[in-house]
Amino acid sequence: MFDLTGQIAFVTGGANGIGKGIVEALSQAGAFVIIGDIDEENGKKTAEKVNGQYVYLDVTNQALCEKVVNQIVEEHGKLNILCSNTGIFPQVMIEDMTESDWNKTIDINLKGMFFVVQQALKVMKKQNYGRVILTSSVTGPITGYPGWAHYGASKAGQLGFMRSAALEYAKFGVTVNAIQPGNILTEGLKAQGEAYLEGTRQIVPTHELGEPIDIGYAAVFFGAKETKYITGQCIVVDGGQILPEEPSGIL
Ligand SMILES: NC(=O)c1ccc[n+]([C@@H]2O[C@H](COP(=O)([O-])OP(=O)(O)OC[C@H]3O[C@@H](n4cnc5c(N)ncnc54)[C@H](O)[C@@H]3O)[C@@H](O)[C@H]2O)c1
Ligand SMILES: CC(=O)[C@H](C)O
Repeated sequence: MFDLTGQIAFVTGGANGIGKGIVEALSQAGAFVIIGDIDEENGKKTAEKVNGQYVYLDVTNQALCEKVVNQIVEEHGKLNILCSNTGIFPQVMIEDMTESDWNKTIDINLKGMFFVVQQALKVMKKQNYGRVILTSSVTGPITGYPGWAHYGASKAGQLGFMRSAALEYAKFGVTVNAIQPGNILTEGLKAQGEAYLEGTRQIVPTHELGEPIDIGYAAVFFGAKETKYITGQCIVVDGGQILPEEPSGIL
């Protein structure tokens, strides 16, 4: 049903992890996918795998975000789908958190998202068509976790941005939505350590961590032309992690 043939999609942080899952799902659905990432080696590998394209992008560099989005439009004539997915989630407790810890997470996750999305929205407004999809999280908007105060703030901030953006661009045929992943097995998640991963398997009702492609399929849904009447909304993709009212609810 959701055929993205002929669509040009740009995925930030698409070299690895969830971004790679999004790239693969969009490509399976027929889109031509461009990956923007600081990881050149894996960015090129992922692009090759899907017959897509890699471009160097550091989302904290505003001028580069503008240049890259404009280059995509010059080369491909349009930009239909933007998946703003780049993010980091280092853990540091509030008492130990430095200004530099705070700034780094906010700069990549929130300001970097703004830099890329702003450029894409300008293009999509002119086209009178576009799909913007943010990778937020359950952490921040719904749940919390010790060490992720700055991260949770960045992910909740993305949703605040999304709701105003959805309103500003609704009359131009542009939707702005977000995916809220739970625990998805990526290099970033593995870096939290085996105890975290095992503890999480126990509290997720499916008793499995998610796969990057699980997030990719949600991106295909929001990226499709058929979902034009959904904007400013979120989909939680977490294997039911946030559902139980108390531990005995996990069977
Ligand atoms: N893995 C999870 O369980 C989980 C859960 C909820 C939300 N998320 C969100 O999903 C997104 C991806 O997470 P992941 O687990 O795949 O992480 P990951 O670390 O596996 O991959 C992140 C990607 O972003 C790239 N990147 C980092 N800094 C960049 C920058 N400044 N500019 C451009 N690219 C940059 C990295 O090179 C990498 O390819 C993040 O926004 C994260 O917050 C992840
Ligand atoms: C990294 C993150 O967002 C958690 C797993 O929800």
